[in-house]
Amino acid sequence: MLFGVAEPELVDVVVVGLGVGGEEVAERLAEAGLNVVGVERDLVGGECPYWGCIPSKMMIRAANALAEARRVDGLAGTAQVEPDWAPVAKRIREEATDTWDDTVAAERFVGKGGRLVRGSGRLDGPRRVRVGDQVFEARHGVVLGTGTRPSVPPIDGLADTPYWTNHQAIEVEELPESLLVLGGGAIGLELAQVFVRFGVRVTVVEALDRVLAIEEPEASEVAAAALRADGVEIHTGVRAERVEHDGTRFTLRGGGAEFTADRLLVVTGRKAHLAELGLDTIGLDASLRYLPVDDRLHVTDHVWAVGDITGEGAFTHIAMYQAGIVIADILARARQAKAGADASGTSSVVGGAMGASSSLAASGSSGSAGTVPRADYRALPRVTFTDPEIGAVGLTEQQARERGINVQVGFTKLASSTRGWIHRVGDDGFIKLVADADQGVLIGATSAGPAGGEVLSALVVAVHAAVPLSQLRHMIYAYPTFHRAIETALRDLS
Ligand SMILES: Cc1cc2nc3c(=O)[nH]c(=O)nc-3n(C[C@H](O)[C@H](O)[C@H](O)COP(=O)(O)OP(=O)(O)OC[C@H]3O[C@@H](n4cnc5c(N)ncnc54)[C@H](O)[C@@H]3O)c2cc1C
Ligand SMILES: NC(=O)c1ccc[n+]([C@@H]2O[C@H](COP(=O)([O-])OP(=O)(O)OC[C@H]3O[C@@H](n4cnc5c(N)ncnc54)[C@H](O)[C@@H]3O)[C@@H](O)[C@H]2O)c1
Repeated sequence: MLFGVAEPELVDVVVVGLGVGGEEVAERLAEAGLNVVGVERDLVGGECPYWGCIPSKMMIRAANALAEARRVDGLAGTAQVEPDWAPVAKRIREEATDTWDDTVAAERFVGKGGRLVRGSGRLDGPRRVRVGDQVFEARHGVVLGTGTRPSVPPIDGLADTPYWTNHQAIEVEELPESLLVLGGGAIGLELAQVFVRFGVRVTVVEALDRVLAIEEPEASEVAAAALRADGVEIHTGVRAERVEHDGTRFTLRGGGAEFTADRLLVVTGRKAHLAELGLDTIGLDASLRYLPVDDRLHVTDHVWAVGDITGEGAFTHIAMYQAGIVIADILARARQAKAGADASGTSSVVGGAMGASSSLAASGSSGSAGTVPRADYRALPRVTFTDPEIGAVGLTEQQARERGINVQVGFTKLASSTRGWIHRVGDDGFIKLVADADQGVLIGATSAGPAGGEVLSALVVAVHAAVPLSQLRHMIYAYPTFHRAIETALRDLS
């Protein structure tokens, strides 16, 4: 300590935010022998395991089991279904989240050699991070993975009400009788369908003229029809103007209509909070919506970003994909630094990380900048886990046309395929293909259906590897699968 100012502690890497992306980077670099400080102010693991992907998919698994049981009638006899939320809440509490306790994840990181610092981290100049009174100087650099929080619209009255975000919806132990869902995107639709299948009266209010508006219009139609068939009321094109809570019930007004329910779930998108990261100390504009990164995830020379804050798609698989690139980049730099220090004979004075760097060099540790390609989002897959699932990859038809591409489109309904016909009840869905006619390859596709997310994998490979249409048309599709509909859609391309 010099005149009350903390001396920075020298480490190899500081990772701020241990969500999906940050945790992966921090764990793998620590495992490789680097001296890594991971800073987390809430739960190690972030949104996905505690309030996102995993518990929501447990809910969906349960809700789909109910829906399948209700389909027994007419197919296989009769079935009576008595929904009960208790086992779902118990599974989320005990299996998914350890009652929102991250001890296991924290110990795993520390067990791999990482150092966990609890608190809010912010940049304090190039390569420096401050957490309360502690300051760390990162020899190789800083990785930011601070994710997003719910974006709550400035609707008159809303802030004063006890509305839910995804956190309360995931933690719920007793279901309400009725639920208003503001926002008909991925979270809104997935949770609306879960709750309606457990007997909650659900109303979705969406500002745009269709739900799931970032996907193909046909996907919006299939998803809306499926939710309506389950009993969800959907109102599109409604801008919420005012929200009130009278101590018991919510009232939402907008577009000349009024909606009431016991609970209000606000799922109108997510927002990165860059202002709190000290970006000004490295000469960056903190008023940006997302952190701009290059294809190695560099924000500046010694600062990387991963996950939702990069604005490249708010998905766990994007955060993990980006983490792989950052890990390779940092390990390559660490090896270079080690080689430079060895050559100049200074390795003995570089500090505590040298032992680690030595083991890096000796083990030829996993990943190097030379072997991991740069980030490429052309074949970005996403799946909305409604029933039917809406899987999509690459560009939609409209996005492709807006880019001036010579577009061909192929479409087929699953119900008209052999497997769809066999499946009967619950066979809603389709395959839609978007091709670049000049290049003769697929550049986008949607696979909606009972296994839409799984069928998608073939289409992701086709887009990612730019497999020529002539090859896709002349390969063998197993009979009678859902994915065989891809062959039919290929024949429809025009
Ligand atoms: C309900 C729901 C369902 C979802 N379902 C899916 C799905 O099925 N599939 C899918 O791919 N994606 C899904 N997602 C999205 C997925 O959860 C996110 O894309 C993913 O969690 C992003 O990871 P991340 O590492 O960027 O950030 P996060 O997971 O948001 O983690 C960021 C971490 O940083 C910490 N932090 C923030 N600021 C600081 C600071 N200054 N100092 C220290 N720590 C800080 C936070 O506490 C948090 O732990 C879902 C999201 C939600 C909300
Ligand atoms: N299965 C998955 O992979 C999955 C599941 C859930 C969430 N996620 C990720 O989480 C992110 C956030 O999900 P989300 O559903 O909150 O966001 P979203 O952006 O997907 O949808 C938000 C919806 O709210 C609407 N909206 C915005 N303001 C409104 C207003 N004032 N009134 C009415 N409607 C309004 C938007 O038009 C949009 O349709 C998604 O982008 C997605 O990447 C992924």
